[in-house]
Order: sequence, then C-alpha cells, then structure tokens
Amino acid sequence: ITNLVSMDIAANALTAAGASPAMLHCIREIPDFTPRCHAVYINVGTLSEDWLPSMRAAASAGRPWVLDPVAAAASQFRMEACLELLALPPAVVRGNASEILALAARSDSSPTFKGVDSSHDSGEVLQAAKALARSSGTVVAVSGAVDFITDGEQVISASNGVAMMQKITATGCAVTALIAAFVGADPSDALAAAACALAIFGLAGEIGMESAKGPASLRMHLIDALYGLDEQTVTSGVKIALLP
Ligand SMILES: Nc1ncnc2c1ncn2[C@@H]1O[C@H](COP(=O)(O)OP(=O)(O)OP(=O)(O)O)[C@@H](O)[C@H]1O
Ligand SMILES: Cc1ncsc1CCO
Ligand SMILES: [Mg+2]
Repeated sequence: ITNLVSMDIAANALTAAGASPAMLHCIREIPDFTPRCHAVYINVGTLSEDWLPSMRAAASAGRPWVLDPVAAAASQFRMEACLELLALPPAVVRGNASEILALAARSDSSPTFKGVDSSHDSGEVLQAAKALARSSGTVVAVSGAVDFITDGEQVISASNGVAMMQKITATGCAVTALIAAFVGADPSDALAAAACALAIFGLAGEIGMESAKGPASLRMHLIDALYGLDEQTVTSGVKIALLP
C-alpha cells in the first residue's frame, strides 16, 4: 500500500529486482489478499482517511511488514497514524533523516520541516534512530549519503548511491519497497535484509549513473541496473560495514 506518486517506480524496481509486487488498498480485499503475501509494504505518502483502516488491517495480517513514514511531520493526523502503525510493529521502518527524527521525537512541529525531502543528514540522527529502534522494537533505517541501519544495538552503514538519486521522486519509497522484498526473502534477519536492500539499490544507482544524463534517465538506468545485477557485481560493489 504505497503513495500515488511512488506506485510506478516502486513496482518497477521490485519487478526488475525479481520480486512480484501487487498493489491494492481496498479494505474489502485486505483480509483475503494480505495473508498470501511474503511481505507487506505500507507507505503514508498520500495518506487518506480511507486508506488508514486498510493500512491497519494489512499491518495486522500476520505477515512481516515494512513502514515508510513519508513526511511523518506533515500533520498531526499523519504523525498519529505513523505512531499507531509503528506500534503494530513493523520489521523495519525506513525514512530519511528528518522523518526518523520526527518519529523519534513524536513531534509534527519541526521548524525545519521540508515536506517529503530531508532537512537533516543521516549521520546527525543516528542516536535518534537507535532510540526509536529500541522504543518500538523494530529495525530503523535512515537513508542519505550514507544509509544507517540499526536495531538499537548494532549499527550498519551502507555507503552506495549517488546524490542524483535525491532528484528522482520516490526513490526512497522504491528502496523501502525493496527492503520489504528482502525481508520477505529472509524474515529472520531484518537488519541484514534492510542493509542489503539499501546497498544494492545504491549500487544500481551508481551503475545507472554511468549512462544517465539527469534524473529522468537515471530513473530508467537505475531500474535497468537492478535488473542486470549479478552476484559478482553485488559482492564486489556493495559498501556495507558494521560500525564499532
Ligand atoms: N547524497 C546521497 N548520496 C548517495 N545516495 C543518496 C544520497 N541521498 C540519498 N541517497 C540514496 O537515495 C535513496 C533515497 O533516499 P532519500 O533519503 O533521498 O529518501 P527519501 O527522502 O525518503 O525519498 P523520497 O521521499 O523521494 O522517496 C536511498 O537509496 C539513499 O541511499
Ligand atoms: C512528492 C510526494 N508527495 C507525497 S509522496 C511523494 C513521493 C516522495 O516521497
Ligand atoms: Mg521518503
């Protein structure tokens, strides 16, 4: 269940990576469909009163699930929805630095709020991410120039990616969808799944950037690169480290 802006890029990124996405958000369909998924992805980017009950039901369907708290501080309604969903709890929550900071502070009143874009660097909010992971019992992933992934104790950094990825709308939403696919593939280790998905998506961005002329062609080449990845390219290209 993802926002209307991200549906296309998220479904195409997932399909290119070998997953099998299906997007639906009608409350009448959730009880039949969701129990048959390997993993559920919920993204509040274009939240509405109609969709929230579907999100609740999908998050409670007993499948591993992943939350993208897009612009969590946009409104009181959205912050309360995010905190309610977080309590269900997801296997992973992935946001940009401002989103993770707002969730950790449970606050929708940041003076630096910039909508769906971040006004903080990922490294600045590492302590908030660890605190959020501990208080909600979930893996927290903060994206940025360096992605940080933590369960509240261990912290993994993933340093792949190119800055131009921020100029394509909904790349964050797409990488959270990929995290859900990786969690579906191995629900026993959400920390590793999230770190691998972020590193591999960033690597696809690096490879795509070799042929791109700007954001629109990067979007195309990133999806092509995801499709073309093989084990050798991944194992030699990912930059993942366990922080001391
Ligand atoms: N400066 C950067 N250098 C390298 N990679 C980056 C940089 N900024 C973001 N990325 C990568 O871009 C992807 C999207 O992260 P970002 O933090 O921009 O998400 P977001 O703000 O939630 O995006 P959106 O709301 O548009 O979906 C991630 O894979 C991240 O690693
Ligand atoms: C631009 C935008 N607005 C709501 S969701 C979204 C996609 C990036 O998060
Ligand atoms: Mg986002």
